[in-house]
Amino acid sequence: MLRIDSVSQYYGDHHVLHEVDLAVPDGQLLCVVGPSGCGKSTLLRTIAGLLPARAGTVTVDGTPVTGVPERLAVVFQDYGRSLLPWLTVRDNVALPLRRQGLRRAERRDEAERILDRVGLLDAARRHPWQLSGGMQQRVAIARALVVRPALLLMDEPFGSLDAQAREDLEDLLLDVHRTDGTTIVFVTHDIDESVYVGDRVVVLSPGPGSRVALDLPVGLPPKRDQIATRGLPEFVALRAEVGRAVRAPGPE
Ligand SMILES: Nc1ncnc2c1ncn2[C@@H]1O[C@H](COP(=O)(O)OP(=O)(O)OP(=O)(O)O)[C@@H](O)[C@H]1O
Repeated sequence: MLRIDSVSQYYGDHHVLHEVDLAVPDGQLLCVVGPSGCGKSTLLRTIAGLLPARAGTVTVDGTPVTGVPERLAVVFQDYGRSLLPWLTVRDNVALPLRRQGLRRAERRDEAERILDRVGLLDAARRHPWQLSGGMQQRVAIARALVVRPALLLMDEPFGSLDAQAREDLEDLLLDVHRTDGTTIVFVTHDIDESVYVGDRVVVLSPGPGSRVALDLPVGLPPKRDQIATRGLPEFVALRAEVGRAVRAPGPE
């Protein structure tokens, strides 16, 4: 269980988050949306232990987060810069396993297993710059999954992809979530995407001093389909509710 208890966050005097409370049960896929600049990335950085909370606490399974938690993985939007161009795809994916003391052959086997999972085994010996944006982001996801994360944080991971690649990766993420039961906190600008992939959507109010403005369970059937799910009346109603909350003025 990830718990965010009364977390406030500032950059200098700039008040970004105000007493944010969230409890994320194991295995939940939580989407965080909100207007630009409201503090979504700041919240993720705080959960990742990269930014100490100015007030309040973040705990994972009851242990306060004071640095980067064990078995945490993060995927950012900027896949181009997160992969090392001089390493093959397989070696990029195997990289985080070095810290686990596995031998080179074991690291490569494990990387290939994950690459197969994300549909990129054929690209294992290529270099990231030889791949499309969508494939590069798949590599970044594979690299995050190779450590079998208990908690996966994703910051606008599909934001710069074309529509088809984006939908494919949304479905890959849902497959990983269903199969591995990974707890995922997923930040996105895209209201439709948040309802499509989320078990739950949290909307942050506009800053400064953003709070949780809406906390909405997504009761859609777990098996989602890009065409059928998005056409469901429940989907349309949820999307409208999230959209209204994102556009609502913040507290004065
Ligand atoms: N390192 C920093 N130093 C100072 N201010 C920052 C820093 N990072 C972010 N900010 C400011 O804090 C606020 C929240 O930023 P953050 O990136 O968390 O928002 P966001 O909701 O993720 O934005 P976006 O949707 O545009 O990506 C913004 O006003 C931003 O300008």
